[in-house]
Amino acid sequence: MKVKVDVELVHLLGKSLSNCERKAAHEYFLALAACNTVVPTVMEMPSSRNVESNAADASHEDLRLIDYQGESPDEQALVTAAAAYGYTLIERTSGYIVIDILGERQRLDVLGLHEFDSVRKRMSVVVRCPDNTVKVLVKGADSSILGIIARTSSDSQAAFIEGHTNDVVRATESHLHEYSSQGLRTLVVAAKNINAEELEQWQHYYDEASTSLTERAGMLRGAASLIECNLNLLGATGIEDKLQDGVPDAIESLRQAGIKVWVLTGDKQETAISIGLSCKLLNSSMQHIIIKGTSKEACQNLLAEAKATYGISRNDRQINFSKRQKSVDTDEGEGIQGRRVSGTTEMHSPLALIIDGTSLVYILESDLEQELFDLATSCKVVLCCRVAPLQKAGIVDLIKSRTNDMTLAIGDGANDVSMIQMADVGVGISGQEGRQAVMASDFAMGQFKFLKRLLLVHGHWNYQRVGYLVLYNFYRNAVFVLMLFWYILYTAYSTTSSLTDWSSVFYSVIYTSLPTIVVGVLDKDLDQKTLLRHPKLYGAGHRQENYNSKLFWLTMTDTLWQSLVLFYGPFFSYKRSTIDIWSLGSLWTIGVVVLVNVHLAMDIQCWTSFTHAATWGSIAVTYACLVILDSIPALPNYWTMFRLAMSVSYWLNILLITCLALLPRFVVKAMNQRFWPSDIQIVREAEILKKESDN
Ligand SMILES: Nc1ncnc2c1ncn2[C@@H]1O[C@H](COP(=O)(O)OP(=O)(O)OP(=O)(O)O)[C@@H](O)[C@H]1O
Ligand SMILES: [Mg+2]
Repeated sequence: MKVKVDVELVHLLGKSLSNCERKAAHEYFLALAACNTVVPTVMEMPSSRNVESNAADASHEDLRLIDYQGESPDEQALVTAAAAYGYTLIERTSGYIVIDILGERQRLDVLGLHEFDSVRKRMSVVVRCPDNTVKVLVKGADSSILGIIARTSSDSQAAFIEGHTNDVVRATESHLHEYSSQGLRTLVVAAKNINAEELEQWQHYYDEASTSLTERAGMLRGAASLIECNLNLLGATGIEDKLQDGVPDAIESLRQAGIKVWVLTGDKQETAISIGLSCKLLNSSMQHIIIKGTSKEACQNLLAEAKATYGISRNDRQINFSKRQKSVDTDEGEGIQGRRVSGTTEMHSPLALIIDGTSLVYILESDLEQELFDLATSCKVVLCCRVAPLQKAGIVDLIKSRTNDMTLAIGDGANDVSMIQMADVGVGISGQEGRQAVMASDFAMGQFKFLKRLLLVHGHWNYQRVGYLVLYNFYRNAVFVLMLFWYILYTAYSTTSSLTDWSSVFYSVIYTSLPTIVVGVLDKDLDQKTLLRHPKLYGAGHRQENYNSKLFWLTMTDTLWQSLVLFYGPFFSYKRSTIDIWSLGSLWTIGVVVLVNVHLAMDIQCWTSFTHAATWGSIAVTYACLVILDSIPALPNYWTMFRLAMSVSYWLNILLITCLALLPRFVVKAMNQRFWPSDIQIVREAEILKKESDN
């Protein structure tokens, strides 16, 4: 990482420490270098000069590189920046920090560290400097720090700050606004000296809190609030949070696929909006509804106002809001939505709801949840900023409890864990922010853009496979059982079986299981390129095209028909003959195995050598098993198979059963594809035509 330093600031750092501005700059960089949890690791390097890395030249004699390891990439960036200005963090233990300050090594004793937490939104460290002064260095979110700045400084030495505090705060605020509007993640840095009395008081609380076995977090927070007050504002930082590549494209595809994308972030509103714009989540044609209230009433009014302005009515519980959305997103391609307002269709640009964490506290804790839900589900985009980790989970829960929709949460940081756990599907991105998100997730990936493939390709394939397999497995077992059932009607309900015990057991274990598994793993209706090119195809899942009650009952009716053909085919053909029961049973066994496998073959969409081997192999294996079983003299159907194979009617029967049983299915399938093709079938046809024309 190369840091471009500001010449003016470097010049200032060259002045003597008696200068007030210089002193503030000193404390600022001291805070950047010390107030963090970054651990420097010194790497001995071969003595080749000019080695570039995210490190600094640490030692005077030999060249050593320092690699900064930390949980948060922001902190790494800040420490590296401080190093570029001559404040190099060299060593950190729990007791002290060594910082190389403009060539002079200083050891600061760490008296206490208040870690970052999402309630305080800041962290602080208490250090004793070599000159025996004790300082508390704080950094954190602007909203949390600007409230604890000393408006009139008590520090008599800091005359400069005293006179200008308000000006400095105002200037900093405008800088912060400027930074965050550019999409930078901002932090504010502040510090103060603490006197012996304050130190003693704090130390007493801090020691007690650190050793407490119960309520430790709360007590530590109490200790922190004792010294994190009346601070001197030192400055602000802005860090670029680069979007990973492919994010805008992935978001756009997900949206086309009918997935609603909500952003929940801990960042400032301006930063969040700017990032929203850069990842194409928001665009300038959208109308922004901003909910930022500081009391319950204010939030209630803002929500009611927004609902009235855009004519949003109550959204009933327990409905699919994606379904409802379908009627709203009439013209998504052009970004125009028609919304029905009391009989008249009012046209306005798509809505984006931007809501901040403070408002969410009031809303989620009160009866305003429903209002938020109505508003949020009518908006194309929802962006929640400054939300705490638990609020993220609360928002996911809001949707989960009020709709039948599936929720997916994706995040990379520890603050996303609760949301990932709350959602139906949790995805963790393994990045620079540690592994907590990945550990809590169902799926882990390296980059956000892979989400597109996960959903549009694997999600689609799996849905189609599972949907089909559920139906097929019902069919496969029912057709066998029904066939045995019809037989019982003709044996005076005696429950005797015409099949050997071996056949009954082998039917689902050996004869028909492998093709089911192979198809369940390998079948693909469409090529992945096609699926990625047409995200709308993902909608098949939303519309429950592959598994629904209509399909289930159709399959069951078909199963009934097939079982009847299966039983009565051989029954009528051998009615007048003197055939024995084991021969008929053997015919039924092979009949049902051939039938279910050809049935499956009819529905396979992607033939591979494995599917060929599994389906046709199953029939071959069945024959092999029958031959083996029928050559054992001890078994009742000894030699049956060999006698049967001699007769033409046996082979004709198998052919007849298969053709007749599958005829209705074939006709319905052909008619459907000809006259009412689904999106998937149309694209499939196009895919096949394209392949043919390419060859
Ligand atoms: N280590 C830290 N020290 C001081 N302040 C921090 C630290 N980490 C985060 N903050 C501040 O607290 C705010 C909330 O942090 P949080 O981790 O909840 O969300 P985030 O990292 O900003 O966003 P996201 O939800 O996208 O990860 C941040 O915006 C930042 O201002
Ligand atoms: Mg974060």
